[in-house]
Amino acid sequence: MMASSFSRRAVTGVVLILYLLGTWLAANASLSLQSLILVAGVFGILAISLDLVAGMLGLYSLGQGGFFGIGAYVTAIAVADFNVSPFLMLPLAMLASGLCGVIIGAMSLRVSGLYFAITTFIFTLVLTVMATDMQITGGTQGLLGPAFTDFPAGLAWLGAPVAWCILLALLAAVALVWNIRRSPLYPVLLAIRDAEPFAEAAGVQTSRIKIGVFGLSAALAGLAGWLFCFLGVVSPGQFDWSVSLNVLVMVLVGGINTTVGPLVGAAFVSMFPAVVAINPWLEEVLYGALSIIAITMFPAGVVGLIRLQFGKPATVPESTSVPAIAVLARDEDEAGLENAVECRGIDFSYPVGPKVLRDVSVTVRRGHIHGLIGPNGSGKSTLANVIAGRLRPVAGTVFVKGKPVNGLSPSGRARLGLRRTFQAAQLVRELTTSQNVSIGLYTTMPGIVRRAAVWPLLPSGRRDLSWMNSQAAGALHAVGAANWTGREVDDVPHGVEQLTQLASVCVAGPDIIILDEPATGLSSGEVAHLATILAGLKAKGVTMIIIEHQTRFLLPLCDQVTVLNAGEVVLTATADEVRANPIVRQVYLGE
Ligand SMILES: Nc1ncnc2c1ncn2[C@@H]1O[C@H](COP(=O)(O)OP(=O)(O)OP(=O)(O)O)[C@@H](O)[C@H]1O
Repeated sequence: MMASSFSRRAVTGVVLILYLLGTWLAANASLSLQSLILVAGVFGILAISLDLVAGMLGLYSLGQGGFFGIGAYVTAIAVADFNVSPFLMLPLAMLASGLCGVIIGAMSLRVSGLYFAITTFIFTLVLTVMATDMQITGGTQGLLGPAFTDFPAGLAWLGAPVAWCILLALLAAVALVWNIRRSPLYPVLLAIRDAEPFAEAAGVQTSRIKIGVFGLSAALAGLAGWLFCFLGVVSPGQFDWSVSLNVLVMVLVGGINTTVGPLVGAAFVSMFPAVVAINPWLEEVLYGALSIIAITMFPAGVVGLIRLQFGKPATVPESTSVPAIAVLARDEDEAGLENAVECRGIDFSYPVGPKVLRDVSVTVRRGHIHGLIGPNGSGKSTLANVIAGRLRPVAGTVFVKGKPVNGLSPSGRARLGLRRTFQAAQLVRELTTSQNVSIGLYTTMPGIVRRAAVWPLLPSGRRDLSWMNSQAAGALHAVGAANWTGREVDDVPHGVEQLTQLASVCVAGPDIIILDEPATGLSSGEVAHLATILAGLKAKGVTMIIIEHQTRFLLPLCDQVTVLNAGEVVLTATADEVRANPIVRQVYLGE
């Protein structure tokens, strides 16, 4: 372990030395070669800024050209018209772009996919029109960017200072995303991208994180703009919508959601015309054809292709110690609390269709296992979603631990100690089972977002990550999925997905768990093991609401059972009373 960490540090050291040597060579290269490298470096930062949101959050922003332009114009105008120091403009340019990112993000993140792309595209379009028409921006002619300060005479051997500035900024941007990828925030971001309900149910405030990361991405684009203005003229054509599209091509060609991919893509796109050096029309055709071939034939990009050749990426190191699953200590003022969850007079209907829940009242006693059964379509999952906060009732109130929670989001309810699993497992398929389970620890680990940018550099970060890995391994062990700890979810059977969901819930030590059809896809042996796990959780005082069609598995576990039919409560009683009830036998058991 120590040897491997030493060799990792040695490799990082060698790479850093080679990078600095490369920077020195670039800073002393001929002007034409240097400008080629520096433009590629600036676009590398821009591509990284896009990959941060597109790769990790699935938000395909076409606003990067606009944020890039804001960084460049703000700097060029402040230096030329107001005589501000260009270096003071570095944080200001990043702040200006970042703030615009936060505003655009807060406005447009309500929509996703195509609508998000179009909104950010329009933002870039409007900025380009403004830059073209306004006097202060120099119209179509643009503005001459400021000159970069020279090194003192004694340091002249270092070469062009602007080259050092751009290439060190690129290194910092790479380090930022590298660190984020090695922090516990990374699985959380992928969960927001691929399984948002899962992330919310783990207590993640997904909208805030999306807006924050989008703001960071915009600030990075602003940094690229600040650097770009030292390379010559700042004019509207350099920041228009085609720039945003080209940056997307860079990310896709190089490899989306990879650290090095955006750099490879940026080098390819920005150096292509100079390297090919043919008639411009042919060059455009060739560039377009190559890009289309690369994106369609190798959707994972150049880096993805290399990974395929040389094996899968490294998975999270497994822990050798297997701790028991923690259960949250109960608050003293909860000691007298009788009911864990209470639904009073809940009505619910989806935007289209009739009422799905009608005047549903259910009380779940603290420490009980409460079964929820009923025929298909009777409203069980809908009720689970209402309790967990994914759906808002049109009438009635939900209480969790005695508190009315109608206004509380799923993540807010998770923070109250209410966790849940989903009927169709919500997991990040490209991550390992243990990485998925560690997402469940989000609320128990302080500062995941704040520390992410420097996580691997912090001794506390390394310690916390190893603790999280060992907790995740322990939870997988406890649910009987220890053999699948390091496997990607894509490679595990459906039953193990169910167990992974359960582990991600248990790992947080919840007070209340809602399980939506947890036995689906499990073998009979696994179902028996599941019953033991649930009985064990109950013995620790955890309250559970279990939706399940396999009554032979469910009823022996339950203290109380509620039977739903066509959105109405038929009966709430003990398992024996439910079994004996003639109406239940008729509506549910079909007798
Ligand atoms: N997103 C939706 N939009 C519109 N109607 C929906 C939606 N989800 C569920 N329904 C409808 O609401 C009703 C209750 O569905 P729900 O999934 O809650 O039932 P269920 O008891 O959990 O069923 P099952 O046991 O099959 O999972 C059904 O008629 C279903 O078609």
